[in-house]
Amino acid sequence: MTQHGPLGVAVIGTGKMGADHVRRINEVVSGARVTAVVDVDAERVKAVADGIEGCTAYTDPAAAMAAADVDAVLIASPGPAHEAALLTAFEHDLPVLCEKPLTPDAASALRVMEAEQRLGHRRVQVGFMRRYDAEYTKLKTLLDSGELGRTLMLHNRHRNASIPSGFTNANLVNDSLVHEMDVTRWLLGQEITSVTVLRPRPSSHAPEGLDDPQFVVFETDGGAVVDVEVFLNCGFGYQVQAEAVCERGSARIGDAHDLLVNTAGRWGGTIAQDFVERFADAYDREVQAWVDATRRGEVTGPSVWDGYAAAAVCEAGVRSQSEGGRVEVELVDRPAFYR
Ligand SMILES: NC(=O)c1ccc[n+]([C@@H]2O[C@H](COP(=O)([O-])OP(=O)(O)OC[C@H]3O[C@@H](n4cnc5c(N)ncnc54)[C@H](O)[C@@H]3O)[C@@H](O)[C@H]2O)c1
Ligand SMILES: O[C@H]1[C@H](O)[C@@H](O)[C@H](O)[C@@H](O)[C@H]1O
Repeated sequence: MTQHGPLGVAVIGTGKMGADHVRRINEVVSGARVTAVVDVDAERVKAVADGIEGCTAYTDPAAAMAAADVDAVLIASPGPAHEAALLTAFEHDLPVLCEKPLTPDAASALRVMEAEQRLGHRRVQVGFMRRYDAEYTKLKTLLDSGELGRTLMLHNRHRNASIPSGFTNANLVNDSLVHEMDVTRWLLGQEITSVTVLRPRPSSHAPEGLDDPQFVVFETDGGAVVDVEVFLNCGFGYQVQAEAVCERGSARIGDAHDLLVNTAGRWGGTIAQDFVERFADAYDREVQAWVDATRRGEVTGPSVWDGYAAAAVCEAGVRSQSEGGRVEVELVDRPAFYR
């Protein structure tokens, strides 16, 4: 059904990402406004709501989703809280933009997929925002055109200047590497069939409990080999790069040297410091696309199947970290509902 007035959105989780999405919905995106914010941290959520006219603060996601002025939900709580929020949204048949990861393990992702199928229609867009990034979309268009022939390999680098304390090896897979899992599946149109995680001797800046960096290899059902360097405390900036090596050429994104300066015997540019800066445009386009589709009564973008497929690859990645070696991905057949 088409929505005529602005979409009333409940934002669940008002930490770094949720607060940025609240700003985005109210100040950047058209056709929506934040009518509810939810956080288990009562002080934080009140502070966010206080700045917004007509916005109510909640500490219970279910209470917010039952409110009459809530038409749609943006989930930006930590991954382990996503399943419960998604299932509650389904009870109210609300459209959802769910931040990645859909859920942190394949079994819970499968439960969400089954619940959405029981609803009988798609309700969820998963927040794999790189699909909305201008550089990634150009690379996808080029690869799809066939100009360079078949893609043989994909080399990726995923570097964060630093990450919050408490980040574990499993977080590296579920929260960071999950982006390359989605990008690989999306760019190549292939499923990932195995994961191998290798760990060099850690950087002396690696925090307790995290082997940093890690080097990961994916194999796909189309015969491609994909490598990913994940380095979460590289110190110098936020860098996401991808190079596709194809039969008739290669194509690379993420150098971000749109401004090169020559001065005092040196040349160079600047490096973004975090994802909010590097992917600002991608988040804006992602949320606008979600609002537009929702107002048209449609669901577009990465689906629960994409979220589940990535979760299954994550599970193999976490097993490779703990058991060592190459681990095969176990994936259920793709339901016709998601074709
Ligand atoms: N797409 C991206 O590039 C990107 C970037 C960062 C984070 N994320 C994702 O966004 C989500 C949030 O990440 P973040 O960095 O903002 O985390 P954060 O820790 O900064 O914020 C999470 C917030 O959720 C609240 N919270 C915890 N449990 C909750 C619950 N059950 N219900 C409601 N609120 C709850 C916390 O109190 C906190 O305020 C995660 O899924 C993360 O993977 C995506
Ligand atoms: O949750 C964040 C986010 O998804 C970023 O895009 C990624 O670069 C970080 O490594 C991860 O911790």
